[in-house]
Amino acid sequence: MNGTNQKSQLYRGKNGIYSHEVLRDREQNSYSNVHSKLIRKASFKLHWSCNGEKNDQHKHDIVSFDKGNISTAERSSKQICLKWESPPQTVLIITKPNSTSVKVICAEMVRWLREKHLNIYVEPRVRTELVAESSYYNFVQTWKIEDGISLLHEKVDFVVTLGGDGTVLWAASMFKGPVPPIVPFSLGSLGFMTPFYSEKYKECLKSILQGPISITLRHRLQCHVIREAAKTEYETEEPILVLNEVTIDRGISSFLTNLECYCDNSFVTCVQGDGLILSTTSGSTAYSLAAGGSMVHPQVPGILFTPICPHSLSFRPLILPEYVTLRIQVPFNSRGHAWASFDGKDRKQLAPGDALVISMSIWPVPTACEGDSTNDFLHSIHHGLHWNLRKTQAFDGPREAI
Ligand SMILES: NC(=O)c1ccc[n+]([C@@H]2O[C@H](COP(=O)([O-])OP(=O)(O)OC[C@H]3O[C@@H](n4cnc5c(N)ncnc54)[C@H](O)[C@@H]3O)[C@@H](O)[C@H]2O)c1
Ligand SMILES: Nc1ncnc2c1ncn2[C@@H]1O[C@H](COP(=O)(O)OP(=O)(O)OP(=O)(O)O)[C@@H](O)[C@H]1O
Repeated sequence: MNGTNQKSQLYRGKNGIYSHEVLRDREQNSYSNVHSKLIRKASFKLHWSCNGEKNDQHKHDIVSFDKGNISTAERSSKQICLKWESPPQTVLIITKPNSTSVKVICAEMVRWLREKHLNIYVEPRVRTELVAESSYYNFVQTWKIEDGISLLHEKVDFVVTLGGDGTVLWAASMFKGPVPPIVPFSLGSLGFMTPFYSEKYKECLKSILQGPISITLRHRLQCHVIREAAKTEYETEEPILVLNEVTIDRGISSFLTNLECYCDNSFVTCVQGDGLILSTTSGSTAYSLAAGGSMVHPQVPGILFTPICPHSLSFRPLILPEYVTLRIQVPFNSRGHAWASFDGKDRKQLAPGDALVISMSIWPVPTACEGDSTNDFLHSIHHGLHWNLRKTQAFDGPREAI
């Protein structure tokens, strides 16, 4: 063993990770060994803190610091592909209500999927409509009580949505835990999360049934309403999962909202204005965008913190990392109540002393891509929002002197 190796063995940590490494100065190395000088890199170790406890093993798969060099492993946000190991057998179709074109496509799709020998589930309302049209649809399955929904993820291989973004949000909200892959067909006007054309449903579904499917894994936020009146935290209400955002606003009150915001144990700020949006990156192109937030690729794991009409000249929106827990508190001295809404629905009043605790859910919503995740996102902002659409400058005009 040469001298350098012996030295580096000495500095090797107990678990085989170098706590620091000995480097040889290159210039001096070219002279004699006698003149060579050892330069020692400062020793360090990295820790990951989980719920306040230090944990060396946590996330070693993502960041490594072998030999004193910090490097990151392959990122989780790479394009994800779903490959069926056995053919999918059961599909749930969720449809936007009160639309004739949706009803027509739904009935056609049910017939087509039946020919492919798939089991088909629809919502109770849709089954009633189908059976009223023809007794042929008697084979279509549904559920009778809310409890039936909670077991759906165990039966359903994939979900088809026929509608707009609101229908995708509706489908996602039916699953309080794991969500089967969603194949969203566009039958709305904007369709940010609905890349598939309903006119081409046969080709699309053929390739979905065959796989592999490119997937966008859309993160959701888990929201707990904590009532001042409740004796213990989490005592009263079930957590609510949102795919777009949770909004806390002043509702019908004419007073400014006054919301104290904490991130983990740090005070963030006090929101005085119309309210605050806490958005996923999928929701970054919805209400948060309208309130001045950035557009963020849906695979980026983060939480957008976007004020609504803040009465301040310097309140710019923030994007926080996915691992934080946020607490939005209505202070006891607040002049009015605040209102929370979840993906634009289920408004809940928050009285002074009540709080909302928000963190990233472990149950994302996998949605099938038409191309891939990035391609679909760029297509949506170009075609849905006409992002950066500008006439190209004419060729004729002033030129640089030759
Ligand atoms: N000022 C605003 O822009 C504003 C106000 C209230 C609610 N909203 C959004 O509406 C959503 C509820 O949607 P809905 O369809 O049930 O209600 P809705 O029928 O009122 O439609 C709201 C609009 O937002 C679009 N939208 C929804 N999610 C989107 C997303 N992730 N990216 C881009 N656009 C999206 C829809 O296509 C639709 O055009 C809420 O989650 C909220 O984000 C927006
Ligand atoms: N299966 C469902 N049951 C009840 N309500 C639903 C269902 N699917 C969608 N909705 C509601 O219907 C409304 C309209 O749906 P959606 O947003 O999909 O259609 P749209 O308004 O035509 O589309 P877009 O907003 O993208 O133009 C939304 O508020 C949504 O929550």
